[in-house]
Amino acid sequence: IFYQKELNIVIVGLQNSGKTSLTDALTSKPFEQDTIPTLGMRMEHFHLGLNTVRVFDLAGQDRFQHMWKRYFARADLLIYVIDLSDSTNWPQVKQNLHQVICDTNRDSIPMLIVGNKIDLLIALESGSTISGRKLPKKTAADQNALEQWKYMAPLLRNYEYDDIPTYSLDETNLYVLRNVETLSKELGLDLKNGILHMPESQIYLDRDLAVFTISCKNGDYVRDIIDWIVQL
Ligand SMILES: Nc1nc2c(ncn2[C@@H]2O[C@H](COP(=O)(O)OP(=O)(O)OP(=O)(O)O)[C@@H](O)[C@H]2O)c(=O)[nH]1
Ligand SMILES: [Mg+2]
Repeated sequence: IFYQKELNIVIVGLQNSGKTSLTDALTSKPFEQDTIPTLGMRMEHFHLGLNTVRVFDLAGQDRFQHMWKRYFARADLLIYVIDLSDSTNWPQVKQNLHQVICDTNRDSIPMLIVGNKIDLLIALESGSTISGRKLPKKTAADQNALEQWKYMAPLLRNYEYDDIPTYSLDETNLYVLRNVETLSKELGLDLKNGILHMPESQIYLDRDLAVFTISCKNGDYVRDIIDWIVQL
C-alpha cells in the first residue's frame, strides 16, 4: 500500500478511548486534555514521504457506531483504539473489537490495535490511583517483572499464546496491559498463529495485524505506529 499516492486510515474504538487524540498526534497537533466528543466523523491529513495520508477519525459513542461500516470499505488501514485505564469497560471493549475484526476480516484490511493511555497505568504502578485510593507498594519481585514488561515490538520473540498468563483485571493490576503480549492474550488474539479466540468460536486472521501500547498524552510510542505504517 505504500506505493499508493493516498492512504486512508480509519480509526474506530469506543467513546473516550482517544481516537481524536491519536489523530492529533499523527498530524502533529498538541495533546488536549479537554476534547469534545466527535460527532459523526472528522477527516485530517498528514504526509508520509511522498504520500498523503487521510485519517478518518470516527465517533465512538454508541449512537454513531452503525456508521463505522461505511468507512471500512475504503480503509487501507484500520486502527482500533482502546482506553487501557478503564477496567469497567473491558468486556464491552472486547466484544466491540471482536465485532470489528469479524466485520473486516474477509477484506483482509491491515489492522493496528492500539492500547492507549499507558501514562495512567504508570501512575497506578507508582502507588497513586485514578480514583485516589492508595495501593500497596511494589515489591522487588514486582519491580523485576515490570522490567520485563517494557514495550515490545510487534514481532514478539518467543511468543506463545498459550503460555501467557491471564489476569482477573481490576484497577489494581491494570498495568499488566502495558505489555503487548498480555494485552493480546486478554483480547483473545493469538498474534503468532493469527487466530482470534472469542467466547463461542474462533476465526483465522487473514490480514496484517499488530498490537501497540501508547500514550497520546506523552507521545510515547506514537512514532512506532508511524514506523509500522511505513513498513506495511
Ligand atoms: N491521560 C491520558 N488521557 C488521554 C490520552 N489520550 C486521550 N486522553 C483523554 O481522553 C479523553 C478522550 O479523548 P478523545 O481523543 O476525545 O477520545 P475519542 O475516542 O475521540 O472520543 P469520541 O470522539 O467521543 O469517540 C480526553 O479527555 C483526552 O484528553 C492519553 O494517552 N492519556
Ligand atoms: Mg473523537
